[in-house]
Amino acid sequence: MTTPRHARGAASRSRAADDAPISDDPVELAASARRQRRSVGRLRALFGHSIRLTWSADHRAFIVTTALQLLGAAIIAAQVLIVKAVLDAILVVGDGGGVGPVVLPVVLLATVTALVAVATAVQVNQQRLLAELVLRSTWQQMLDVAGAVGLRAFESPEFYDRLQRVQTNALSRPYTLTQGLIGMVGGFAGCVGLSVAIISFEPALLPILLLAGVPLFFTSRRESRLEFDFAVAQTPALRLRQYLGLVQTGRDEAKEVRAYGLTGALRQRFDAVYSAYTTDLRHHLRRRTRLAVAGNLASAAFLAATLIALVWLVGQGRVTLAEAGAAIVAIRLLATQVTTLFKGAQQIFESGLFLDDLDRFVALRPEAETAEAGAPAPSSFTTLTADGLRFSYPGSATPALDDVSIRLNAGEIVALVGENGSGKTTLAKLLAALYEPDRGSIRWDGVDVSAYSRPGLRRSVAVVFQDFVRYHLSARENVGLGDADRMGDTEAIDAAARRAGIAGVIETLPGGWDTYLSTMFKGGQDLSLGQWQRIALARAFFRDAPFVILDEPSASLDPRAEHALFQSLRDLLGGRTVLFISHRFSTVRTADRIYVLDGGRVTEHGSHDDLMAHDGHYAELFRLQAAAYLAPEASR
Ligand SMILES: Nc1ncnc2c1ncn2[C@@H]1O[C@H](COP(=O)(O)OP(=O)(O)OP(=O)(O)O)[C@@H](O)[C@H]1O
Repeated sequence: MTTPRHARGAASRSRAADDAPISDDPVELAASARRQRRSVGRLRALFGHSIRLTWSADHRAFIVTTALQLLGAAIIAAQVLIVKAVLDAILVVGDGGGVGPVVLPVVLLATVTALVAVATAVQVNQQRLLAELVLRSTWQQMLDVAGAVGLRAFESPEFYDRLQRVQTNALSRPYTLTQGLIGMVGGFAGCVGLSVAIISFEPALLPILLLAGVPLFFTSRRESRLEFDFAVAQTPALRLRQYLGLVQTGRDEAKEVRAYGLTGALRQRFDAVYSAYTTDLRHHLRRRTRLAVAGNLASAAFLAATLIALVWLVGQGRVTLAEAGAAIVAIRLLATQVTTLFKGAQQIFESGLFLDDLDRFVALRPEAETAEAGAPAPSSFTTLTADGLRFSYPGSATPALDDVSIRLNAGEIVALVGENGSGKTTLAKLLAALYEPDRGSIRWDGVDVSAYSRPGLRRSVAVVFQDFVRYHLSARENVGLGDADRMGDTEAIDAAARRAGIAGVIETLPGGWDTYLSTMFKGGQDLSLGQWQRIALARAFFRDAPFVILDEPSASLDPRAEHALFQSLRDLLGGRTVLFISHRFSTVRTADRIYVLDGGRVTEHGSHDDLMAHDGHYAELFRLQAAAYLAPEASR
């Protein structure tokens, strides 16, 4: 799914800096960002990008906010002209004229001042709403991708780093971005309006005034680059810190953390990682402060020069006193507008990483969907075969599966056995269409499943994983999620729960089927591990799939429940094909056929009797376990 490194290198040399290729590597990412940062084109691209993102979040809110911003800018410019009119009138009064001419400009000034206050109040709330809508749209896009990418992406640290950055930034960046965008629009419009007002007094004032923005432009650009590099460099440490925080506050971890007395050790680790971060942050903020101070001082110096020039122009008689007074107001307002404009640009620059990350992340969706596309998958099969499967996890030198071939006939119960790490779960994941093999093929009735849509194929498989999910949702949802489209079929949900032997427990819960299976929620109740396992089985039973994979389905069941499950597996699953993984040979022997995996390869297969007669690895493991159940004298 990611571009090979050599291809990325070649592409980067052939493209302009602004459309440099996508990299997953934080160091490359920082370097390419540095290249991109230097161009004004980058700001233009980011500005366009921000508008698209905000526009797509909500057209109406975007239009209203922008219109309010433009209106605010027009009012500010009008304010300056009215101030001049007021001053002109006051000077007339000073010269002995009546107060009559002052009334209208003063009323106008009071009106526009009130309008500014009203527009600001409406705009603050509107901006907050817009930011929230951008935030929501960002989360929707992010969740769309996280749900669409294949399982392999979750094995990749690069994917995780990016997901983490998008997720972390998604909490704050939409606000910064919206503020930046609106700030830029308002700041720019304000600058234009005030410039027109200033030019109407004396055109020579404008260039000097605009020079005041130059230092701010350079320092804010440098500041945003520093911010970006800092964010990229801190991502891995941030992930570790968040993880360490979660381990210390997680409900699942709480018992082991206490039993092993890990609070101190984990806390120390957390503090060390946090201290390193705060040290880096202090250093980073010192650099930013130095830059900001330098930029503002230089800008203040230019402003002072403008005021001196104004005094000189009054002395020369080129500017009247009223114009000078209004120009001072305009200069003060313009300084604010320039700062808003540059602050907005800086906020957009700082959101550049987030926009880039979001873009690349969202771009994974069509790729993921193309990868998952294909012909409609069949809803059943007569034979399922795997031939010469080879599979390696990303970053792993040794394959988890190598040249694995198995066969399942419809209605059969087939067992996979083997020592820890021999590849059983990996094979199950390949058969469940969660991974694609690096080599070899999986065929349903002779047709390679790579031709089928993978989500479609997954709909024909029901899996109970070894580490199944305990959803902190209602009992009904916990079972119903086995086939979310049929969540309303309460009868079928109840029947699945009965088959898994958990319906009785659910009926005794305080809220019955509506009880949350979690103490995180009011009235919720947790279950025992074995009861949870039955819930996971019920979920698989509820899914109307012809192929069922059970990875250690009875690991937490009591002996009676385990016995009952395997004795009645054929009835429970009504002729569906079952592949189950188990370390308990008492259950394995009930299977029609057994495959033995060792070091990622199938070393033996056949029925229990065949394998015992063969007297190989299976027979050795079987006898080892059986001996543990026999009295010492009997096993002697
Ligand atoms: N997500 C992963 N990333 C990298 N390597 C993995 C991953 N999952 C499993 N492996 C490796 O692949 C090999 C096969 O693992 P697998 O989980 O398939 O074994 P298993 O037979 O199911 O083991 P167990 O009986 O302990 O459940 C092991 O060497 C394991 O370390």
